[in-house]
Amino acid sequence: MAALGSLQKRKHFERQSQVVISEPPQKRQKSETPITNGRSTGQPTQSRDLHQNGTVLPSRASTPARPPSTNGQAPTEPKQKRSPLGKRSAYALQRPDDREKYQPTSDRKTTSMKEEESPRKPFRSVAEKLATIKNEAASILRSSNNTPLNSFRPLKEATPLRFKAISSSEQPRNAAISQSSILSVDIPSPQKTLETSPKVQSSSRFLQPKFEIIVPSSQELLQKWSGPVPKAQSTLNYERRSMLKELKKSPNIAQEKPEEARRLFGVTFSNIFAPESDDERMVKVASKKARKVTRKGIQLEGDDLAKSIQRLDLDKITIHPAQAVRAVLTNRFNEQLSPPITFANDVNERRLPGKFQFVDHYVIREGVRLAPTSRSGCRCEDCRISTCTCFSKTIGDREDSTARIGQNRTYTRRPDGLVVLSDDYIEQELDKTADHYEITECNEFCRCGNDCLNRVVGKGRTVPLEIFQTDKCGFGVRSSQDIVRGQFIDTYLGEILTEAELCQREDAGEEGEPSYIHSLDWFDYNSDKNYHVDGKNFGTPMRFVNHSCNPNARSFVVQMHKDDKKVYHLAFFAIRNIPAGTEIRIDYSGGADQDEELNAELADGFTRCYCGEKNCRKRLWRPGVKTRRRRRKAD
Ligand SMILES: C[S@@+](CC[C@H](N)C(=O)[O-])C[C@H]1O[C@@H](n2cnc3c(N)ncnc32)[C@H](O)[C@@H]1O
Repeated sequence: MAALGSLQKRKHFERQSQVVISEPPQKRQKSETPITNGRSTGQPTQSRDLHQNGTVLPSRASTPARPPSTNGQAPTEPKQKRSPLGKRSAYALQRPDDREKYQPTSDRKTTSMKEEESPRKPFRSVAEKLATIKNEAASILRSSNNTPLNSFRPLKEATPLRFKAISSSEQPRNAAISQSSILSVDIPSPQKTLETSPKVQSSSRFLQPKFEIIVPSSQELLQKWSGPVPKAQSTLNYERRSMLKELKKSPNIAQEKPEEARRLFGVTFSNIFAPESDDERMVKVASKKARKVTRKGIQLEGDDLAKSIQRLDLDKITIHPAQAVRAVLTNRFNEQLSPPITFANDVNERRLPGKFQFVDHYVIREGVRLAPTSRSGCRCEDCRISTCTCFSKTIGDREDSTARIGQNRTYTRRPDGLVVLSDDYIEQELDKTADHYEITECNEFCRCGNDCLNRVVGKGRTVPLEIFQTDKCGFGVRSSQDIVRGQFIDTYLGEILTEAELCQREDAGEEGEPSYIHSLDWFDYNSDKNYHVDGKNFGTPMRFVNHSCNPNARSFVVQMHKDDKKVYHLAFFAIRNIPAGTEIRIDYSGGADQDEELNAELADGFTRCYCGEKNCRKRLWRPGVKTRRRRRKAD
């Protein structure tokens, strides 16, 4: 049985040792030297001398490489003497001992040098070209005698050849390659493979790698394939998942493998992340000198990227997970530094919640539908309240719009050039008995320019903000600059949720825990189809704004387009001058129930207010009510 086994094995090796040269069909028709089964009928070739591991088996003694035919005819190959060993000889000659015997190193060098020195003449036929290619291949393989399989490199550009070690189990990769002339050399000996290629050794002992010498049909093809072989989508997905797993263990991977990250996710995380680890940053932030740090230096409490990714709840996100991860990574360290956001805690060791991400846009959650944006805008060169259609939209759908047009001016330009909310507009909005109006700003389809008076929120935040630890109310927000009455501070952003999702989250949350919900109920206060903004995990510095019964800021409803009555901006403006360093606070009730139960006894379940103002109502909201609702008109 053992003998039979070895015989079968040998036969198998003999079959494998055949040299296969294939060409595209059209080329083959033209070829004057059809090549079959590794044996050219009229063309001298050394291809049969190629060994799978990069060695060239010498034609008996040191036969020099035959120069290519110059007369356009394939020269006739002198009839080879059949080896006395028959078929077995092919295998026998491939044993290392034989190889050494038949091809001393010095011989190989000589042959190689001779080939290099011989001038190349233009090819006259495909056959001649193939012959030259094969000679070159033989030469290269010979010079790479001891090179492991997986260390072959593409030839220089001038040589229209490329070597690639592939597994014989690989399928032809694509049509482009199959149209090229391919010279394949099967590897007969798994043993040899194991010796020369650790990679192959580790994968499978039945793997039978072979060489393909690819003769590209054009330079373009050569260029296309000079890079790494494109990977299948499934492979990419697998690699992406692996990298995400690695990221879960350590976000530092993102910096350590920037190229890998770019290849898999299209982004180099090292551009986004500070190169130091969270731990290193924590040490820096903890040092006294670094008490006040820029956003880059803010240590995110306890959390790491892994948890951020887990929190993504990938099933519920409608975009591709890779995109979602990318968005989180980008937004987590979003450079909202201009004007800067800083963090300070001189009270205790509390740090920003690690789950929180700064964003500059709403995060739309499942079930939320955005109205399509119309492409309409005003036609003014210089927007004026009496003529601009955007301005008039602010009040245009009200019955008494004409009467109010004068007093309902929203923005005004101060002598110093700063555009602020007009006193009239602020007073009107603070008046509980008056009608309240949203602001409609000019948008990207308006003809007016960036200097337009009616563009404030659309231009973004202009004041620096600092998140800091208050004495009694957790973190709060302040600015290092004076803020004047009517000045825009920032918007409130976060995840937009449906009512159902909000209920789920509130049920899952614990009674008494901080609330970060802002309802978008401006246009229909009583509807149960309104959306809500949850700023808990995603948001702006306004997420940290505390309540005061005597507020110095307030949120106003701002739209850039009139189309969406369910999703709009919640923009915070100063309603009083706020000196630098003073905490910015709003009234969570929107002023609707300011007079209710003033100084009332703190009932069970009421969330206690610690604003410390003289007129403090002693409570933030009723039991079970966590949502800050902003009524259009006081009921
Ligand atoms: C939108 S958050 C404000 C940021 C919060 N201080 C923090 O550290 O994340 C709202 C929560 O802050 C707290 N808070 C805000 N204003 C308060 C006040 N005047 N008195 C007591 N707690 C207040 C309450 O826990 C409330 O649920």
